[in-house]
Amino acid sequence: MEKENIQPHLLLNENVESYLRDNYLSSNRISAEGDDRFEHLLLRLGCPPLFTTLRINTLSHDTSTVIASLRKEIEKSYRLRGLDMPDISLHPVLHETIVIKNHGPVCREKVKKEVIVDLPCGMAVLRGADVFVQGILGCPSGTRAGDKVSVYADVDGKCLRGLIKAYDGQKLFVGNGIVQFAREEIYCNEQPLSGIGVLMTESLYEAPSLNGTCVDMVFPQNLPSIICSHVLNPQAGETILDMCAAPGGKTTHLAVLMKNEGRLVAVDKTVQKIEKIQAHAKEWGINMIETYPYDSTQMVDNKADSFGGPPFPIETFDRILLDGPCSALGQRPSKRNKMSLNSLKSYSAYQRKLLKAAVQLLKPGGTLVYSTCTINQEENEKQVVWALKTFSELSLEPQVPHLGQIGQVCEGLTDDQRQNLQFYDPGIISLQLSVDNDTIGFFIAKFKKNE
Ligand SMILES: C[S@@+](CC[C@H](N)C(=O)[O-])C[C@H]1O[C@@H](n2cnc3c(N)ncnc32)[C@H](O)[C@@H]1O
Repeated sequence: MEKENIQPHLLLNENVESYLRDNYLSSNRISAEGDDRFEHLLLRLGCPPLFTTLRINTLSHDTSTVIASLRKEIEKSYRLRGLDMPDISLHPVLHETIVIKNHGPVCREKVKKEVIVDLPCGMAVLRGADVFVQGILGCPSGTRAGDKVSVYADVDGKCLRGLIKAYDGQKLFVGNGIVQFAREEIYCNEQPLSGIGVLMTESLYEAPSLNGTCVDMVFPQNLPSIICSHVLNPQAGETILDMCAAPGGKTTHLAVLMKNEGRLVAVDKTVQKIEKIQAHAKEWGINMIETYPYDSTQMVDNKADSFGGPPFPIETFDRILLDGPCSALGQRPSKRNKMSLNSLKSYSAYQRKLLKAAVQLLKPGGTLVYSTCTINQEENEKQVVWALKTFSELSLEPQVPHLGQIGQVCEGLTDDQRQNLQFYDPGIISLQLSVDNDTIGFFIAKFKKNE
């Protein structure tokens, strides 16, 4: 039986879905009966945003040169796929941000030969990527380089690598492409291949794939993440802490905003991820970032030297970014999330430990930005209510730029306080989807520590 999913909405565990639905509807002041706003949200989460945003390295490149180089690269790749050039423009407010308008879903005729890829790979394809060899799970026998195939994402994660026959689990069609290697080469254990395994010529969504080009010039970053670093507003010469920094997308942006001058401390618990921050900084010619593998919940020690690595004494930093671990339920596209309700509920306590350390490490008069990429109110507005109640020295600050919606309705938050919060809600019903509202789900709060 064909189990391909036609509706590309996000699938969640039943109790997680009903928990999130209740919260989402009550925070939007919607009665649960007969309302399909939450279903709309799940549908939007299952699809990619229709805009690709790329942040320019304005530290070492001139914007017009970058746009010209990018156009050339995209033209090359689009011509190879027989596509018309997309609209490429600068964001009207964020002048270091290139916006590319994508298309989709495009109606594609499926072919008989099927390649099954893992779910993360399938989701990347929906945002414009090609299929890398490591993502290939199933590929029919006799497949040769140059064969046209239909590519499907393995929704349940049950397809074994090397599968030769047709996959009978749930799968999602993500487009057609041309295989770059013979089957035997793809699964050869002696000399594992790397690079593109299927060049996507007819993706379900037409979006640019840079495949390692222009990496010193642009960084693909979701719009709310770009906004987040602007909201912190770091200044050259200041002492800034990025508490949960890897892979470093926001860290490098903070460095650019600081003009590579001052002290920027980037901490992450995972050693391997720290290397990613360093590699990205090197590519961009940034040398001001100090990176440390460390548990940021344990980062306060009054006997420590504020000029060394972590831990740090209280009141060391002018500004702190806490873009910490979260349930990531705002990520798009996302087809299946197997998170349990207990696991979903565990984030809040952990984030509070990080928030506590952040408040202690901030100088009086300093700024703290707290952000998540989730639509779960427990990790967003409710954390703000908790922080304001627990730390009397904190107050909410207006955010610039403010291109998202205001904070959702939440017990303990006044309407004025909600105005100071920024929530990117993929479930928004809008007459016109734009780069500012067709985004991943994201939440930003900006606090000041009063003197
Ligand atoms: C949402 S990601 C951060 C993304 C990053 N800010 C960026 O823009 O590229 C959250 C990060 O928090 C890190 N993390 C989780 N617990 C941590 C802790 N106790 N201390 C430091 N980092 C932690 C994870 O390793 C992960 O890299």
